[in-house]
Amino acid sequence: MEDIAIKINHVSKMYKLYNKPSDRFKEALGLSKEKKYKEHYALNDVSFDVKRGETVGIIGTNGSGKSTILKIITGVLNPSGGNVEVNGRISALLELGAGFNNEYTGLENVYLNGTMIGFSKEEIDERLQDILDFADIGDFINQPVKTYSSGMFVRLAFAVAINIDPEILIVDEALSVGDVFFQAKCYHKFEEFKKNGKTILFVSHDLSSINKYCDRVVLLNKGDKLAEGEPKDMINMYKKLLVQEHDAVMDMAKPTEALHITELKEGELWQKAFNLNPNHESYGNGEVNIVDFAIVDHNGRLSNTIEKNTECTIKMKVQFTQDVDAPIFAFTIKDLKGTEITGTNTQLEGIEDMECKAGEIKTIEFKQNMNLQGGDYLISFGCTGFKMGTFTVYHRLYDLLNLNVVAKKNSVGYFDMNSEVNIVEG
Ligand SMILES: Nc1ncnc2c1ncn2[C@@H]1O[C@H](COP(=O)(O)OP(=O)(O)OP(=O)(O)O)[C@@H](O)[C@H]1O
Repeated sequence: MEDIAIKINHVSKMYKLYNKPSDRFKEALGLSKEKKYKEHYALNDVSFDVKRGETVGIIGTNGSGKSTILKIITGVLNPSGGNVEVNGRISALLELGAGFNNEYTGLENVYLNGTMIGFSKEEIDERLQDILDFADIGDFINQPVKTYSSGMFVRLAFAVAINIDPEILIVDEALSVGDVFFQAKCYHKFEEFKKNGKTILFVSHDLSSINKYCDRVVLLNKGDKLAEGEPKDMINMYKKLLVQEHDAVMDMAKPTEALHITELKEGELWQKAFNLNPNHESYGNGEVNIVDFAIVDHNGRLSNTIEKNTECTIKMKVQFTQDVDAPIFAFTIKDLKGTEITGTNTQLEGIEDMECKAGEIKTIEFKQNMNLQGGDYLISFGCTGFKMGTFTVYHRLYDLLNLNVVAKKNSVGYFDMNSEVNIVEG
């Protein structure tokens, strides 16, 4: 247990759902013999460990049990079955304002919160300036928190949570309420925490942050732990869940099948010129198939090597097996860690209301200047749309092609703005 900060052992949480409030009442008074409720499992036999110094993310669709597990870990809720062992001082940011008294001023709440966690007044005094600096809400600190905007609330709550020097920080979505600069400041603090070997457990719908900060991710679905593993893999599974391809998610453990290719006409497919990622993901409902794809350099050659600052075309060929209204064609470029760097789709580019008939074949070309820094990237292709109002994935090929950008000069970060530098005297 020494290297484990949180151990979740077969935890279940069952809620009794009554048809009518009076049924609950009758049962409480022992007036009814038969069972008047349905059992609803918010969590169903969930187990996982969080090691000391790890940053672990929890993702899952709405209602999958993410908040419930955090509340059980922090002791806000009791599990119906199983148990949780925690090794270290926890600081948690759960629902907005949990642990705050609305009538008290911000400052009074700082002391109230600090005392609840077990600090003396002197210990809070020592940390007060850091808390105030981090929250940066000015004179509002002397106003009752009921006058705060949700952004101010989260600033103060986060400032308290991180400045009381916890060993384990638990954050539930709270950050999404703050403005981008405050979020950046919080993420910076996350990194500092990680460097100092602290443990972080956080729930977020922001998949880029999950990918960037987590060492490991737990994927929940309808109260079950579906999987845990590398952020990139869990995010891919989660994206499939979002399009309700539950069976496809369950199939993911199986090795990837070779891409199904329809030969269109005589002659070679473009893709023959490329090395394909054997671990790419392919899924969709089959109404459209991406049957070929390529990167074309500024000389018109098929090549995965593109010189920085030259024009290149990313293209895909699709075949419709059904009539499809308003399909959206897309490509995305990720770095090798799985962070989405850029990409676009036909809808964002203003091409809408295409009507495509079964049997038709179309080629979609995205032509652009290559402004990415030199290095290796992965290209994904997709064809999606809204079928009778429901978001539908017709075909996605994720992380399929390797794009190698060759640069004589690289600037900082992912993208080159091609600065023109002038130095003038005086
Ligand atoms: N007090 C309660 N009584 C009955 N059911 C509840 C109660 N609290 C939560 N639930 C149910 O438990 C399930 C899990 O809820 P939870 O809030 O943990 O999900 P979540 O993954 O955090 O969702 P979201 O992403 O929407 O915040 C849901 O089906 C929810 O309706």
